[in-house]
Amino acid sequence: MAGIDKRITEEEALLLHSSGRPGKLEITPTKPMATQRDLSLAYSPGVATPCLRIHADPSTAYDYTAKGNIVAVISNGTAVLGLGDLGALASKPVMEGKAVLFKRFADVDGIDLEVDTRDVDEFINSVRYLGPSFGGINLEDIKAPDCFIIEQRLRELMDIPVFHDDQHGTAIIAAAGLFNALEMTGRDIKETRLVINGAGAAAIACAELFKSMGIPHGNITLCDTKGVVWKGRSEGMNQWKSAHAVVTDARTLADAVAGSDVFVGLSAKGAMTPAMVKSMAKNPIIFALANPDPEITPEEVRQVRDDAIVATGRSDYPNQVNNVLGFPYIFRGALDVRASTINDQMKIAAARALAALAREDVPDEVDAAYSGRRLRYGPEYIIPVPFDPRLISTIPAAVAQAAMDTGVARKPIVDMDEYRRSLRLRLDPTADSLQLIADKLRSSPRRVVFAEGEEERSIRAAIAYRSGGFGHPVLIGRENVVKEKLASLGLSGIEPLDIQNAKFGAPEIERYTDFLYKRLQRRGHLHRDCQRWVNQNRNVFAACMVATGDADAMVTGLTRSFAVSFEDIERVIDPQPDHIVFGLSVLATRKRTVFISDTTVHERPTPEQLADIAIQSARMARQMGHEPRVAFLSFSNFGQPMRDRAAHVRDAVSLMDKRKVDFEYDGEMSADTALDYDLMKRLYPFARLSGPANVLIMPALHAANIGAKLLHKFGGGNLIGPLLIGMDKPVQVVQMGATVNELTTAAIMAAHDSLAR
Ligand SMILES: NC(=O)C1=CN([C@@H]2O[C@H](COP(=O)(O)OP(=O)(O)OC[C@H]3O[C@@H](n4cnc5c(N)ncnc54)[C@H](OP(=O)(O)O)[C@@H]3O)[C@@H](O)[C@H]2O)C=CC1
Ligand SMILES: CC(=O)C(=O)O
Ligand SMILES: [Mg+2]
Repeated sequence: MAGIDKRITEEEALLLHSSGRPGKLEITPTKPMATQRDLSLAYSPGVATPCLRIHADPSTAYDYTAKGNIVAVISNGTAVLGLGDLGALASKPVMEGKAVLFKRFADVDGIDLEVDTRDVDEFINSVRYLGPSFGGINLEDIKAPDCFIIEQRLRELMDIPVFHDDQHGTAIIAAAGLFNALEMTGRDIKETRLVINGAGAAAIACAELFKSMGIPHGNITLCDTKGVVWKGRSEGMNQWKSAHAVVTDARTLADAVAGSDVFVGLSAKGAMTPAMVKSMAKNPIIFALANPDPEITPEEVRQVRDDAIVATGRSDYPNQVNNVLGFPYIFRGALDVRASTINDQMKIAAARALAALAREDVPDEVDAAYSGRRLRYGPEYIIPVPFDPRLISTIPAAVAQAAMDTGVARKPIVDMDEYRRSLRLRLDPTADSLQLIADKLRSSPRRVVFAEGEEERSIRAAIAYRSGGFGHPVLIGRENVVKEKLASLGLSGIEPLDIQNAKFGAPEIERYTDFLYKRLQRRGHLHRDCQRWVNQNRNVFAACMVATGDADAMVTGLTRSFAVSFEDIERVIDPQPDHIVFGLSVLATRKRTVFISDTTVHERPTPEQLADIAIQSARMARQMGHEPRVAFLSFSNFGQPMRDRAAHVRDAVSLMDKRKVDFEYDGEMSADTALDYDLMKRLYPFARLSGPANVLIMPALHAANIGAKLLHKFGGGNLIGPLLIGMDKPVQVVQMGATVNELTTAAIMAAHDSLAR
């Protein structure tokens, strides 16, 4: 089976849990707690005011406390994964894990609570009085049938969403995977025969959701430790099993599975045998979801059949059907509309949104998180993977919308597009910077040439560009090669532009050659040199398209170094008159965005060049929605210590004084002064910036390059660029290792540049 990761060892797992601060979780404050004043505001006496406000109006607890973003993960440890009743304490690693997943995937603050009782009433009473503390309750790993009673009673008693993850989280993800697997194998949901092994929390909830999706009651057979749950059976039954009992002669799992289309395991390790797999219908669908070890491994299935679609609950096999894809996002959506409950419509909306997302092209950042395995809708990719960054904007929005449609949202969302943007921003700090640009571009789409059109990354970026509504992408490359790649990627709808193809033709080549010859004839180049470049060099061809107005912008750089690509482009396009060409890196973190230049071109810019770079960087910052505050950086602050190289930067600031610009700038100053506004005001009260600098003009290329990379590596966040600034036509050159996402961003930036001219 493709792409299976190296298995982890028990030692590795123990080391992870014990290393550093033991466990996986810590709590950090969100407000400054550095001075006496901070303490007065956040604690006594300041804290009294919000207390009194909440007393007067309980709904303001969502405004003055963290309640609205905290979900308690609560268990008594009676069904820890598929390991059975390990008790409350031993369930803590799983509950801490769920809390971490809440934070990592949906920016929900999860807190684990292990309740040491097996008594249903005691458990309910322990939880019901905790309601004021949390925005929601995620019940976890509580055995059936207790979990049904507990969830039902708590839902009645509490005014916040109560959701048993093993039931509904699992059912939602299994339903999403099942939608797609049925579609892939051409099955009609009404005709599908399905066996669920297990008749506990997860199994009963799956049976219920599958039936509400359209699988007839009689087509689902449940099995448990006593065999088939048949109508009339009395041993080991309860009311929840009885509701799903069917009339059948089958008595064992083997009987039930023979000839069936789908097996869903929510029971225990090894419950399914290869012989049973053999007995299933053609193209069987096998979800072996017991954790940590499935009912049957994908390898065991492969040994007896090669036509099966197999999923497990584990991260180290393809098709991970696991509730991690659900609970973080479902609660995110529910919390954001202050839903009073999580109802069936919200669950079905989540399942449908997940299924639909799996059918879309996968960004290659996601592939990279999975050892470079190429994830593409098909038998080994029926459901999105947990590290897909699109989940955060897709699933909560679908859940929130369903909550609003069904009247359980106490704080409906007014602007859904804005909500999606805010969701993206929770995990991707660049979303904000790019949103403004993306919106402008969508209302005025542009034609962008991807010079390296035969590259898979270019093809996928072109598709992403088009489907983002940014305009028409042009892929330069041999027609048959591009078409074959499009087909192998399961994509279509873009006609490649084949330079050599007679259909495309002589007139353009002639026109571009004439254009280039006019430019270069007095720079020592012959007509035939120009013809060869246009015919054979895709960067030159693409640049000619842009230069002559046949396209609005171009991107390149995947296959050649910056210097080589840039040399090609310079043959065709000059710097903008009175402009300097340089590289601008944009680093966006959750707290701030900074623009750093020049990160690519000038090794030691002169004071004049530094001033030019500052002016153009500030303009770019403004275009991206940031009011520029420019700092000219050095190792010294306003003349101390005074050395030659610092004087060089001071000269740039003096030049700026003469240029009468319409933005704030100052310097020379050190990086800490520039970024720490309190420090700047305390030590240099005369400094002219009205806040921390957000445009950093570096004294030299090595400082710029090193600084940008250090900030990125230590500070986290996302790096856009370096963007090529100052060419007479919109061009972007990405770095050779650029991802599809980076190339798409470069295309968007280039296209936006053409709007701004
Ligand atoms: N992939 C995922 O996202 C998830 C996977 N799971 C997995 O599903 C399994 C069940 O969890 P959960 O529903 O919470 O637990 P429960 O304790 O509520 O239910 C367990 C059920 O499995 C049945 N069972 C146990 N062993 C066997 C066996 N050998 N053959 C047939 N039936 C068996 C039990 O039968 P009986 O009623 O006779 O005791 C019971 O009905 C676990 O392995 C868990 O890891 C759960 C949630 C999410
Ligand atoms: C994934 C999960 O919640 C379980 O196996 O119990
Ligand atoms: Mg669980």
